[in-house]
Amino acid sequence: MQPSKPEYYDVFEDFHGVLMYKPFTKYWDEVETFTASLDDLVIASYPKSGTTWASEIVDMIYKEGDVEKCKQDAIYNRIPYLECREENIFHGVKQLKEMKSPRIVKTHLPAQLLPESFWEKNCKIIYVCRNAKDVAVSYYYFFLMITAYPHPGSFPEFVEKFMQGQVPYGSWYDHVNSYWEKRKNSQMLFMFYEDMKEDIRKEVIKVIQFLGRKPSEELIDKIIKHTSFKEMKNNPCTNYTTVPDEMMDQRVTPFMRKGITGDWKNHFTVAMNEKFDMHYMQQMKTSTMKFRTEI
Ligand SMILES: Nc1ncnc2c1ncn2[C@@H]1O[C@H](COP(=O)(O)O)[C@@H](OP(=O)(O)O)[C@H]1O
Ligand SMILES: C[C@]12CC[C@@H]3c4ccc(OS(=O)(=O)O)cc4CC[C@H]3[C@@H]1CCC2=O
Repeated sequence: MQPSKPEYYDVFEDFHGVLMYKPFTKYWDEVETFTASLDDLVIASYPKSGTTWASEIVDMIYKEGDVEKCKQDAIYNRIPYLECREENIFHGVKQLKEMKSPRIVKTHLPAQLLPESFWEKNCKIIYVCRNAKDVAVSYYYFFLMITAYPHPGSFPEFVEKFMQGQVPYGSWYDHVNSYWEKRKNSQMLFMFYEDMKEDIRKEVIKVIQFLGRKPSEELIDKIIKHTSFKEMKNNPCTNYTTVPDEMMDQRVTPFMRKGITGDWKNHFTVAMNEKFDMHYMQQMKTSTMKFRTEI
């Protein structure tokens, strides 16, 4: 039998203007005072933007294309999720403190909530982003699967919440812009999911160069093969099947769901799309960030 879902605002709270999952803010001082190392690499994103894909690419680069090394542990142990805290499986801060340098840090925190130390030390940051419509679709299915998350309602109801920033990590619009505004005075690489779908070779080369390494053909080929959607979907170290069903119920929907651009067209009605576009224009009117909703 499926465990019952909690009420929405029993598990989420407004935290400095950003909706957050309550257990993640309970020991906030540990996150806020986290000490970064000069060689930490941060992979930041709004949830469901292609974080896991980009993370596996980066880990392959760090491990010089050694697939076996990447298959030694689940992605959430190789690349700890900074603010995540639940049971004994996830404790991002503890995992990172126990880890040898150079560390790769995953976070979904918006720029203003990222621990100050990462900015002070001018750590390299890869920000992964994806168009808002596909993120909303992917996030809806994710909600259904995370047992501790409340039921998101119907898809149109969820999209309303998404537009109002009433989902964990708050407004997508604010999130993407929070990092975009920092791009000139920090070491940042922006990766767009749509670009990765369109030309993964080009994007992998960009990441290798950003990390100050040499892009050999052999390394690039290995990365592309190992991080294809099919490979990652079948790999227990990337597909989250090692997380118990009691936390992430992949019988409801798999973590590696479709892996495409444009699935929003199968979910948005014409009326929803028009409303979303109007709201989008309003929210992004001062931003120079441009997203593609199809490729
Ligand atoms: N190798 C890959 N290629 C393409 N998409 C991938 C991928 N690995 C993960 N994804 C997709 O990225 C989304 C999850 O993002 P995140 O890692 O940030 O949670 C999911 O999107 P869908 O739900 O649209 O399929 C997932 O299927
Ligand atoms: C801790 C948690 C299980 C893990 C959930 C989680 C996993 C991966 C994430 O990254 S991404 O959005 O897919 O890129 C984000 C999350 C956030 C929620 C986490 C769950 C809360 C309750 C639970 O058991």
